[in-house]
Amino acid sequence: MPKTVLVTGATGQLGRSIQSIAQAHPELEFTFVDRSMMDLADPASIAARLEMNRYDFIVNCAAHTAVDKAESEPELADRINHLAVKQLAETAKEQGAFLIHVSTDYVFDGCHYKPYEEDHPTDPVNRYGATKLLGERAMQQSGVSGAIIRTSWVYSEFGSNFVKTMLRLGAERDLLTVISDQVGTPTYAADLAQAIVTMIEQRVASADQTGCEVFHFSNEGACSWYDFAVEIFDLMDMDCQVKPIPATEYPTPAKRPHFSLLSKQRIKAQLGTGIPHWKHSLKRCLQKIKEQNNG
Ligand SMILES: NC(=O)C1=CN([C@@H]2O[C@H](COP(=O)(O)OP(=O)(O)OC[C@H]3O[C@@H](n4cnc5c(N)ncnc54)[C@H](OP(=O)(O)O)[C@@H]3O)[C@@H](O)[C@H]2O)C=CC1
Ligand SMILES: Cc1cn([C@H]2C[C@H](O)[C@@H](COP(=O)(O)OP(=O)(O)O[C@H]3O[C@@H](C)C(=O)[C@@H](O)[C@H]3O)O2)c(=O)[nH]c1=O
Repeated sequence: MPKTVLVTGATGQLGRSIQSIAQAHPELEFTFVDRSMMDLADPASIAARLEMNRYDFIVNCAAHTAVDKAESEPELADRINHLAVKQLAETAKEQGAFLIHVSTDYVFDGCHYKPYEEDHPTDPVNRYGATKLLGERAMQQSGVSGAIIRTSWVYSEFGSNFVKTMLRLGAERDLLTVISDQVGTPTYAADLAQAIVTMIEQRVASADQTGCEVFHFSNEGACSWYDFAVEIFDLMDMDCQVKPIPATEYPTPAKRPHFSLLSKQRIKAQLGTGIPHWKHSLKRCLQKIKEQNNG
């Protein structure tokens, strides 16, 4: 019997990246749900979906990810990023499902100077990060078996993200100003999707682990948003100029951490694999975007 896997956030970057590799895993029976099938802002909708079917695994890729908007709609962000995770975790615990929940580097304040370990104290600087942290805590308190995977700066050929924004703006303008004093690591959603599916397969092979462990996953390496933009234009042979600026010159409703490198030792040991460097994965993603544009 194949193991059943419910994936939320079917229309998002990570949900779509998992869908892209799902057919290569016939031993897993995936169900992808979008907002119309399970609205995380509505407890009745979550309950109805989980009563209809029971799953061996739930992968929660859905979230309120609009970082600036979360400042002006904190209640909605809380419902989706916190209360829905609590409900998913409590129901998964009752039903014996293993819950993989995706969280963010924005749970940290960004005042550290070396890659954040999983147990480093959290202290979010914006509402999005605060609601995501509450979601993590609710999951840990529920007693569900599962994993929280914190990631950072996710991009892909799907949906909207920094890479696509740069490509759009770079085609329209000769000069862009991009923040150079926020440092982190981009994450290609396809690489994270693969890590999640590998984690599920490992769990299918050996269901020993109980409790809820936190992992960090991003690509390897480090850069600022400015470095990221420069690399995008280099790889795409675009001659848009990029000027580095401090965050103080790019005011936004939400503050962002200045430093959010994540230590990935734990997940690499767990998966038994390496992780590609961000520049390598960026090249793969840009190739996909070019193919989409030509097709
Ligand atoms: N994007 C990033 O840079 C980062 C993301 N993360 C985390 O990774 C995970 C995946 O992110 P990513 O794929 O990039 O996010 P996206 O913004 O691409 O997708 C978010 C998904 O959540 C869905 N969603 C939003 N509100 C609801 C709701 N009320 N009910 C049901 N679904 C809803 C969206 O649906 P719809 O299309 O209908 O809006 C969409 O499918 C999230 O947990 C996020 O917090 C962590 C670090 C960085
Ligand atoms: C468009 C643009 C952005 N920026 C800056 C603003 C910001 O600090 C940074 C990235 O902008 P974005 O709005 O794409 O990024 P942001 O929404 O902050 O991205 C975050 O999303 C959430 C969901 C996460 O969990 C984080 O890991 C992170 O990926 O680049 C510029 O400096 N110049 C520009 O022209």
